[in-house]
Amino acid sequence: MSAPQGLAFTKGHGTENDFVLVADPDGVWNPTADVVAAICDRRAGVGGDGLIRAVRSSAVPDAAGTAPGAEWFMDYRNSDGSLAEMCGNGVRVFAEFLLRNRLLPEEAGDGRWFDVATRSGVKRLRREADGQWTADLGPWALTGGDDALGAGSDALVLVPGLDAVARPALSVDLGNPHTVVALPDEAELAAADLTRAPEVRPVPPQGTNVELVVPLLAFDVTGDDVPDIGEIAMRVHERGSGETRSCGTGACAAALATRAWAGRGAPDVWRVDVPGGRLVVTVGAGSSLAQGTVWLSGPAQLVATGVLAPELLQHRPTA
Ligand SMILES: N[C@H](CCC[C@H](N)C(=O)O)C(=O)O
Repeated sequence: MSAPQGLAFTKGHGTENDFVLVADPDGVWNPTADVVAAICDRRAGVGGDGLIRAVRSSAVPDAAGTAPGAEWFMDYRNSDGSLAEMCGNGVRVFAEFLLRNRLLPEEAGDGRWFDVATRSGVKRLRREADGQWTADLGPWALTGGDDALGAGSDALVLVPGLDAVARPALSVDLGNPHTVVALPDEAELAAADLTRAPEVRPVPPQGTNVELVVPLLAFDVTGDDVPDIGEIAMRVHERGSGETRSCGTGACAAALATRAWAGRGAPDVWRVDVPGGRLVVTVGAGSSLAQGTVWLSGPAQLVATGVLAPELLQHRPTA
């Protein structure tokens, strides 16, 4: 009797937000939340902040129609097995995975834009000359709109490990939900205890990714006395994964909230320092302080390949 087959995987990361990637072109493998959590377990499994399944859009009912130009669909799952609409670091690693496995036309790696489908719609990607990727993450908005912009916040957050004072926060929609809290300095940023989830009020119905941000610097590079590049430091407690070393959509949310708080004349380019490295957020032309489009640039590295054992693929939670 032949041993049950394992499943080939690749391990990759973008600024140390790490993922287990599996090619499933015909969409025949639909792992349960328990199996995803077992694969992402850092002791009993491969380990990862999430699992990414590459499925041809034609094999994904609700993607085929909405993403005619996108050959591949990114199925993203958090490490607890929950689904998420979007993953900004993950979509860059997904693109690198497709390219390196020759699942994209050769020219996809030469700086031209190409589309991928996600639960948050079609996203465009471009591989830069230095090997980093730029993802056009498309539309964003302050969830509370102009009212939240005017008030400067639409939520309150209790950050574990800091004083027991609820802090004002801005909710930002990147296709997935984010709640951004500004802290006064990097000492407070380091003191936050993100082994526990920050408490958010009102409670977001779909949960939320919480970003703690410290505005650092603003640079005028054109000599017109108007800042062109902003720099912030960030930590994140991700919905469905806990604290991670980086969050791509979270970096966008943190930059967009800081830009909203800075007001008119704020930079449109933001360097975001996360524990796992640096990302660059570029706010799209025509964006207001409350909504618009956004690009995210950063590295995407593939670090290992292997085979997921059948025992892992058939994992059932112990009673
Ligand atoms: N935890 C997120 C999904 C992954 C986001 C993050 N890893 C990124 O790079 O954007 C959520 O449930 O919305």
